[in-house]
Amino acid sequence: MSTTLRFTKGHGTGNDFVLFSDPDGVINLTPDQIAAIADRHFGVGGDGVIRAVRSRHIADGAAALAEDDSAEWFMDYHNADGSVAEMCGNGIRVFARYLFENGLAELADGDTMAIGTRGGVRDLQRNLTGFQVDLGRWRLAGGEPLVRARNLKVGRPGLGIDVGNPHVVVALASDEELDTADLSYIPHLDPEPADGANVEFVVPADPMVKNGVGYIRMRVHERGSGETLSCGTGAAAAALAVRHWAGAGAPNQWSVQVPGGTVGVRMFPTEDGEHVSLSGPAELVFEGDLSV
Ligand SMILES: N[C@@H](CCC[C@H](N)C(=O)O)C(=O)O
Repeated sequence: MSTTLRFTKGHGTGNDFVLFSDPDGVINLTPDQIAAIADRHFGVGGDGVIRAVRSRHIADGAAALAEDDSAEWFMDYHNADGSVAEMCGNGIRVFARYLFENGLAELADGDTMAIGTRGGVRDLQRNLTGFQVDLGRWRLAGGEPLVRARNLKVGRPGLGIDVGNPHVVVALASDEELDTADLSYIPHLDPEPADGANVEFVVPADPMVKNGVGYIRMRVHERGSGETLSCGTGAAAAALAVRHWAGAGAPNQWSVQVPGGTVGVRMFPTEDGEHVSLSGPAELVFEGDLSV
């Protein structure tokens, strides 16, 4: 028997999502159903599908509530192929706007909202461009795999970075190389990380640093979704990698230009080590009903 699902389509710099709410955790879609919703020809279409569920009604929410008992809502994130992901930096801003616009949560200017994810609890605030999310403590992880994309003539060394989900960042030599890279195939990583990775290709602007802010361009091939117009956690990983390569004196504030727009990344010290935050727009574009 099919049921009707009310959904909202949203995006953050063109990274687009199908969102629906299931406060009591009673709608358990299969990976095939999620992939069908995300299908751009036969479904609504999106880079990911996001279920808004109360943390106390989803198994993974227990860890979120143990970390922060104010994390009432959990972002149950799935990639377009139906696979589960730990975190989504653009998705969580759109998720916050969705909760807010639908009266499911309140967020006054200056307030912080805690949201549960499989990558840990994330704190969000509203700002002038949309929302800012503290992605938490980042770490180098996954080593330096050799990355081969379809039309790059030689493999390039990547840098593994974990910001709640796994990334490998690769520097390309020029804007032309970035613009012409064929990301329609999954980049080959050697060694291949056990859980796969999102792969970011970056080029610094010339000059890279202006008025204490670093500027880079990025394209991404997302695990489970293919090439997307933006990836928030990927932008954070890309800025962290470029700062790492640039060495001492590199800025802690970055502007990352992606095919779908621009997001901001900031690194800042906290009591439990350095955190990285992401800011950018979060738009809701239409609603509809679909049968699942
Ligand atoms: N687009 C997201 C990341 C979504 C999850 C990713 N594909 C993964 O599998 O880790 C973002 O904005 O961060």
